[in-house]
Formats: sequence, C-alpha cells, structure tokens
Amino acid sequence: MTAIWWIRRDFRLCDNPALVAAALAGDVLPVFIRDETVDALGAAPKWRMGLGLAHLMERIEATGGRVVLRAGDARVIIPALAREVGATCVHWARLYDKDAIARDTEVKSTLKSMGIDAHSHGGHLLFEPWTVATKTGGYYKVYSPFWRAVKETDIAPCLSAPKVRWAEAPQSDALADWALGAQMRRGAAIVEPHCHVGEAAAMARLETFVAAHADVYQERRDFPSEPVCSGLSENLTYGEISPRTIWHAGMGALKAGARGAEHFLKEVTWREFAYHLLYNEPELAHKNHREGWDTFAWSEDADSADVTAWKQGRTGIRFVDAAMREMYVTGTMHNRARMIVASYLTKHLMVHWRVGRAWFEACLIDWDPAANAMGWQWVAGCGPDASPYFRIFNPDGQLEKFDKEGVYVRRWIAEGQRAPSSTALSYFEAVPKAWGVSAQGLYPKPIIDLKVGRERALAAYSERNA
Ligand SMILES: Cc1cc2nc3c(=O)[nH]c(=O)nc-3n(C[C@H](O)[C@H](O)[C@H](O)COP(=O)(O)OP(=O)(O)OC[C@H]3O[C@@H](n4cnc5c(N)ncnc54)[C@H](O)[C@@H]3O)c2cc1C
Repeated sequence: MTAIWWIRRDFRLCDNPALVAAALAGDVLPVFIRDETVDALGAAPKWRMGLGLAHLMERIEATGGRVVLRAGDARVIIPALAREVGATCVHWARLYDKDAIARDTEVKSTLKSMGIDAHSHGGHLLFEPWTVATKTGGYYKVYSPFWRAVKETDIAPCLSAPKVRWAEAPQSDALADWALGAQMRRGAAIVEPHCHVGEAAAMARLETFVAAHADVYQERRDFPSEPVCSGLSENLTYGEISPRTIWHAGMGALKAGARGAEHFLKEVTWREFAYHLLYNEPELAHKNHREGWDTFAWSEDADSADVTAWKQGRTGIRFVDAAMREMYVTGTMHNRARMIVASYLTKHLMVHWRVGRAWFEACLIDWDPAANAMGWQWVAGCGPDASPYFRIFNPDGQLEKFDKEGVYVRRWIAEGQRAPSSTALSYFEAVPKAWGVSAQGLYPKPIIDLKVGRERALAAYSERNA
C-alpha cells in the first residue's frame, strides 16, 4: 500500500507525526507541491525554502527514497497523484494561515470523496490553536494569560525518525527548473553562508544554545552584537526542527538550573501565541486588529524617499541602518533591532506597518506568517496586546543601552570606517547595483530629526484620540 507524505513546512524526519503515520500505513511517497502559496513567498523565504527542500531531498535519497515534485494547484495535484500511484492515504502536517486552511479543507474533502484516507497532523506547533481557550470559550488576545494557560501543559515526548519503506516514485519536476531563488540575484551568494540549513544544523544550534547561552539568555538576549539568541526561527519556519524538540530541550535546561531557560520557553510560546491569534483572526497579516486605526495618518507609499532610505539602510540613524543591512546580508535580524526598525518606520516616519511587513516578507529567511504579522502590529500599536503607540523607541538611546561599544554598528555600517569589517562590506555586494551605493560614499545625514519625528507621531496619535 502506498501512503503519500505531503511535505509542506516540515522538512525533517525526526518528530514528524505526519511522516510517522504515513510510514505505519504503507510504503511512503514523499511529495512537495509548488503551489500558489509557495509562489506567493517573498524572494528570500522562497529561496531559503528551496535550500531546505534540496537538503531534505538529499537526505531521503541517501536512504533510498525520492521526493516527487509537482507544480500547480495542490487541490488538483494531490488527488490526481494519489490516483496515479494508487495511494490509499495522504498525510500532512497542518498549517494555520487562511489560504492553507482553505486549500487543505478542499484537498481533504476531494480525497475522501475518492475513498482515500486524508489525515492532517500537528507538529508545526506545540498547542493546536483551538485547544487553548479562555474561561468564556474565546481566544486569548493578551500574552500573559495565554502563557499561564499553557505553561503547565504536558507536552508529549518527541517521536523518533521512523523506519520508512519508500515507495517507487513516479515522474517528478527537477528542483533546479523551479528556480526558487530567481529573485535573489546577487544576494544569494552573500546570504547563503549565514544560513543553517537542515535538521542536523538546527539540532546543532539548539545544543549550542542550551550548553552556552540558555543560562544568560534573559540578561543578554537584547544585545544585538552577542550570539545569545538561538537563531532557531530560520529552522522552525521550514519545520527543520519541531517546536516540541525545542521545548523539551528548554525544559531540560530549566531543570538543570539554566537561569534564562524559562524566559526562552516564554519566547517559544510567543510563537504559539502568534499562531493562536492568526488562526482566530485570519486577517491579522493585513488588517489592523484594533478599531480606530484604519484612518490613522500612516502613508502606504512603499516607494517614497523615506521608505527607500529605510529599506536601503540609509536613514542616517545608525541602529536602524545597521539592522536593515544585517537583514539584507544575513536574511535575519536581531529581535531588538526588529522592534527598533519597526517603531522607526511606523512612528518617526509615519509609514503603515503593512509596508514594513511586506519588506520583511521579501527579505527574511525566517519569515513566518504569524510571528511577522503579530510583531508588526505589536510595535505599531494597533495589534492585540500591543505596545502602546506613544511608546516610541529612541534608536540612539537604544544604541547607548544595547550597543554602547558600537560593535553591532561597526559590524554593519562601513561608511566612515578606516578598515570596515567584511560583514559591513558584504552589504554592498548583496544589494542591487541600481541602488548606486558604495562603501566609499558618505554616511547619510538623518532623513528626519529624531525629536521632530517623535513629536509628529505623538501629534498624529493625539489627533486620532481627540
Ligand atoms: C516587526 C517584527 C517582525 C518579526 N517577524 C518575524 C518573522 O517573520 N519570523 C519569526 O520567526 N519571527 C519574527 N519576529 C519575532 C522575533 O524577532 C524572532 O522570532 C526572533 O528574532 C528569532 O530569533 P531567534 O530564533 O534567535 O529567537 P530566540 O530568542 O532564540 O527565541 C526562540 C524562538 O522563540 C520564538 N520567538 C522569539 N521571539 C518571538 C517573538 N517576539 N514573536 C514570536 N516568536 C518569537 C521564535 O520562534 C524563536 O526562534 C518578528 C518580530 C518583530 C518585532
């Protein structure tokens, strides 16, 4: 009997409930579909997805299997493929954004109407979003009670990689023909050395974190030049590691006395909270959560001079520019820096968070539909449990606090340095030549005085509340 394992964002063999179920049901045919949800990804996450997929395909090939690649509408392809190979069942790991839910619901009902078993499984999250509810049966909009509700929950142990008999694979597209990295151009070669692709790399990251950083995580996680954070968001987004694996490692560190371990578990739970919100508010990525923000005086011009300077890391505000360049070169950005650039865009520059969200979506290799939407709405002040709009980060003050010695800034800003670091220089190799920027050029003057920007934002906020 043939069981299809429909791979989506679960590029792993360990702790993969969908793969385990497929392996129990028969010979496993692994399948990946390049459908409209893949095509809609931004340049960096689409490219990084291709790296992860290539890595998983090699691992499966090393054990005698072959991943079938097909492009098109999964609603048509999965049932057609099931018929083609005579599959008796299809297994996949659930995703929680509205497009994925709509697609999967349709695939499930078509398969069932054909007499083929269709099973969706957990694995992308610790808690299914509908299993956590407030006392009145609603969903949580504030993080702290969400954390209190889930923190004592027993999380099941991780599943080992199953013994799999791979099914004979029918015709497949070639991954190279899909050109998932086509939009990355010059950037791919620069970003790739910063990536940690695959299950083994993710596990190594987790082990390093637990051994070297869990203890000081709470004290040092806000310092962007220090390698204290786990970096696991890149792997979590493609399912190269399960959140359950991370949770148990964090719990182990907590029991072993690591002082920062509980804080780490809380951060992992922020990801769960983001999915809890996105599942219950499918429009979170596009619409202001709070009422009254639709008329706020945010600009939505994604190509204005201010927004261009922000995207290019040329605002003249060093923390903002260092962070934007870090993202361009590595495909990720430190969490504190994300908050600062988001605050600067939505407050000092008075630009809609959707503009920033879209740029992050194009540039982040750890782009995640839930965490990104929640992060932007949180900073902008219009989201659930959001930081109030009037809390405006002063990027220079933040620099004084979290990069006093200027290590982070020197790492990413070359202009004005006698011997710029290779990381700072690599930014100029990564960006499109059309931007016309050069390490020998002058560092720009601030596009807006921080005090003026702050006052303008506060005035707009007062007007909104009047
Ligand atoms: C404007 C903005 C946009 C963001 N966009 C994304 C995004 O696209 N993808 C993404 O994964 N995260 C996003 N975040 C959240 C956070 O910045 C990253 O998860 C974190 O920087 C990842 O680094 P790490 O893996 O080293 O985290 P660690 O500090 O090691 O934390 C461990 C894990 O906890 C989770 N986590 C930590 N902080 C948060 C948080 N604030 N919200 C949700 N989950 C969290 C992540 O899964 C992370 O891998 C965004 C935050 C902001 C403010």
